[in-house]
Amino acid sequence: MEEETTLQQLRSKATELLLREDWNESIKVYSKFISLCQQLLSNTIQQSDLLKLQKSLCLSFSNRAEARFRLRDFEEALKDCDEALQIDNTHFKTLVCKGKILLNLNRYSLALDCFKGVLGLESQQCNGNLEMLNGFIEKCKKLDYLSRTGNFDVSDWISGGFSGVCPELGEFVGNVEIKRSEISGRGLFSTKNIDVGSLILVTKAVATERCILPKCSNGVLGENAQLVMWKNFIDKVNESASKCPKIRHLISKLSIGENEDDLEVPDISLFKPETEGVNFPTEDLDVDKILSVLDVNSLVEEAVSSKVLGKNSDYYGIGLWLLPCLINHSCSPNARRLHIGDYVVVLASRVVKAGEEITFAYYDVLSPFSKRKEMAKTWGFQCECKRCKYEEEMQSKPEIGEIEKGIERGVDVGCAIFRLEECMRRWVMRGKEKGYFRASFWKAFSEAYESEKTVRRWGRKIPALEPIVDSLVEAVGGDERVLKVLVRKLKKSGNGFAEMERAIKLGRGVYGKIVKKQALRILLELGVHE
Ligand SMILES: C[S@@+](CC[C@H](N)C(=O)[O-])C[C@H]1O[C@@H](n2cnc3c(N)ncnc32)[C@H](O)[C@@H]1O
Repeated sequence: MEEETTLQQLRSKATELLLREDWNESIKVYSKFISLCQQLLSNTIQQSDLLKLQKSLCLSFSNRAEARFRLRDFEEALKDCDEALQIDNTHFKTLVCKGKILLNLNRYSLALDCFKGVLGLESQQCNGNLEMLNGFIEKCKKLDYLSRTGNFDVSDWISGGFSGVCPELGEFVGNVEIKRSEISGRGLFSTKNIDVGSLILVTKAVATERCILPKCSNGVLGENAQLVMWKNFIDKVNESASKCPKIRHLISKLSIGENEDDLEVPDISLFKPETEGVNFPTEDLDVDKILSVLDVNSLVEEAVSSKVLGKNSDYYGIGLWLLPCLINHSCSPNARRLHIGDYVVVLASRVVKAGEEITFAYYDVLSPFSKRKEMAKTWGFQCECKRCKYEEEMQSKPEIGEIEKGIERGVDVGCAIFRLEECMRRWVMRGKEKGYFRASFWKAFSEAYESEKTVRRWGRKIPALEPIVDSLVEAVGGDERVLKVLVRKLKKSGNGFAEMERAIKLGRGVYGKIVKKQALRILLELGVHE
């Protein structure tokens, strides 16, 4: 029969393309094969032919699923798996492929059911692949546990000097909700008390783009390289959005930096992995909208965590992580982010009370008000956080401007600190407010504590490092630069138990709850030698 010959040819061609890993072409040929096969099926009466055609159809859906999976078109790949499983719900290859897709969509418990189902088949194929199947089952169990509890530990990776691939993380959304924010538009709020170093959320990027940027002679990072990187990044986001209705829907909910108070408040459940199966409306998302969203919401992989977590210092990465897009900036943040592989981890950098808004820093908060104002401008907003409001009011005091100018001119930093502390005493400032100003003038504090000459010269006329560290943590949470100065001092003076405890506590607010003390020590050491 002519059709049978065509069918035969299409199948051989598709298999050949699949083996050559030409995924796009193999999908095209399998699609032709599938539609011809379906046509023939509707006209076939003989039972033996029917079974043969169904078997071929099942295999081609399965192979097309594999090709789509390789192209990360998970939604369509999943549909193909379900078509194949409707014909044969014990089809080994399809079940394994479906498990892998679900794992990539962070639907760990469903993936686990899938792999367990395969093991239950007790077929020959299954027995020959026991190791692979058990590996997947272990991985699903681990990630499912992580996504339910947020308990993960990167100690071994750190202790091993960041060698090998970075640890696998599971998506996790802690006790948070999305509400209207006093800062701007919507924000993320805690629903329970969160202690220092605890995870708030872990989420995988929609897309990331990374490169090592060449430095030009004037020290500016290569402009061309940045443009290429930005273009690639936009293409990747576009591709992810075109393949996944959930991503498209969530991107459409993000701010473009205008009229934020009119934006709808989405339910937090939309951002959780288990909503993957929900039918999201298919909205139009034009490139202009994507560009505006990326402008406001993409994050640079924080230089410090990229560096500390085993990457090159000239390395530059940009990405879009959906739920963190609902987190506002504050110059007095209570959270910080770490980047591990394609995941962003948001952790509490100080104690967060139930009902408090979760905020992290978009730019350096250990800088004076005037500089922060400039940085907010480049982000396209005027910062509405409590610290900025307070410091704005205090700008009327001429002493503040004088101290700032003095530090810029290079006056003795001990003198600047002495003056600042004296002013704050005179103005009867409260604890947190003092912390705000100490954070603004951190440059002077760090220089003073790092210089034995300054410390000797000013002695008790300037505060000791430890109460300043506590005051800074209260105002801006854990910060690796503060930790570095503290650990250096500890090294010089020999480790007192109380001081070490202070450093470990601060370390938790910077790197999270690194369970093994040895790993935390390695991180502390890394900071010192930088
Ligand atoms: C990533 S979004 C944060 C979530 C946003 N509020 C929303 O409703 O989608 C960034 C935008 O939020 C606003 N924003 C964030 N932090 C702010 C702050 N401290 N002060 C004023 N606006 C802020 C700015 O419009 C900024 O462009």
